[in-house]
Amino acid sequence: MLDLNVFPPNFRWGTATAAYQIEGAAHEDGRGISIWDVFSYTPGNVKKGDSGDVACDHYHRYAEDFKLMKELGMNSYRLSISWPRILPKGRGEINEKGLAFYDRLIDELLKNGIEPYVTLYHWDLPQALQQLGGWANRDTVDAFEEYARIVVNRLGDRVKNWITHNEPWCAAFLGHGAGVHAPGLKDVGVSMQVAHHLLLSHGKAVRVIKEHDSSHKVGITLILGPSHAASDSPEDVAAAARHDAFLNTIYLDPLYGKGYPRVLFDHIPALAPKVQEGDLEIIATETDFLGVNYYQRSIVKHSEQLPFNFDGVRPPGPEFTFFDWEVYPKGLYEVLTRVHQDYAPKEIFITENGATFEDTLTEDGQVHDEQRRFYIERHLKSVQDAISEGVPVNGYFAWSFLDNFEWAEGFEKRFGLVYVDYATQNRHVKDSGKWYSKLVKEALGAV
Ligand SMILES: OC[C@H]1NNC[C@@H](O)[C@@H]1O
Repeated sequence: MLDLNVFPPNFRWGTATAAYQIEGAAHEDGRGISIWDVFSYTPGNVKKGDSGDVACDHYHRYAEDFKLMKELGMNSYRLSISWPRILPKGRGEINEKGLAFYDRLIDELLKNGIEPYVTLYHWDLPQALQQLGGWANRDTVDAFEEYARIVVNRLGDRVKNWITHNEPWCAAFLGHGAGVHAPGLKDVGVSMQVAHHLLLSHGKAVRVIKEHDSSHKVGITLILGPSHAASDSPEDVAAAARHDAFLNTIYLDPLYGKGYPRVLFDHIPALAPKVQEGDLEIIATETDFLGVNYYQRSIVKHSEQLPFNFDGVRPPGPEFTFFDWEVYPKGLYEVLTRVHQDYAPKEIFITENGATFEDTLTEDGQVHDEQRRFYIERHLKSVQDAISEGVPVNGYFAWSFLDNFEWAEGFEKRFGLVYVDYATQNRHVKDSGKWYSKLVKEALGAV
């Protein structure tokens, strides 16, 4: 199935995580409160009332985690910085203990020969900024720029690869339109303005990073997926085009200098974001790579449902993950070839790809997760096929290194290559992790 010779010799093989999902120590060493702490503490928002208070206790266990990561042979690791650890109030007073933690974390990674890819924002906005309107308030763009400058100035001598935002679609729509993520708002118009402010803050952060050191690589991570029409009827085809704009091109187009997609905002003109003079130029500031997170495709039909007049149709499967997401590896190939053709990023990294299945820890500490292994193998084959056609994919970060806090699903949904027994915090490498380790070592010529 896989031909590792197709992957470039300097290909980055790793895993990805995010601060709120693994660190724990939510009230330690001066960390401020984030919108996800508030959202998790609000009854009904997160399954079983779970929160990131302890999570994988990575804040205290990072050295053992990175030792394991090294043993598994990975050469890269994508992590995120907790903004409220650095600036407990979002702006102003800096928490030195927060910066010192990330000093230790990065130093430990480098000691293990693992290249850090750092995400500046993975959804954990300081609550103090939310109280001033959060991402719906354009001032938060400036706050993010200040935060980015502090982090890059402190870690920029050791971190050379930066991701400004993780999945702005989730932060904007799930958090402000659907209300199922923090801060739990349900206003589509606000979610569109939030999307704009997230993109604007991305552009500002790119410039901060490049001013610090123009040799650093910077990009943004988007969650992307094909929008397939449920039928070839003009109504369904038009609905799928609007959905593609809603999920994909609302971000891709402005990032690559094309402005916002009219196919969407001609349909919902009243919900279009307020854009100031110069904003689109800042958003389109040149980047070095695009981070692609891929999980599934969408099948879309016309609907009377406002404001978008589209609705999802259950995909045919036949395979579905524990999240009830269809297993559709071809969709990653479709995304990669489309992005390459329509936007031509200099480089692409798969910054997340993975699946949940109902993992069981055996008496002897094993997790036989063949479904996850097979999922990853087929998606890597899609990456291989895209590379064979000239798409410049230079890295794959499996989601995730560890089982972790899966947002509104809490700890029930496990994505890790490594199983976390939360009662003991013991780590157990799953069969998928052992397979991935062997593959990575072979790819890197380490076997
Ligand atoms: O749902 C799985 C992952 N998707 N992308 C963002 C991550 O934070 C999620 O855990």
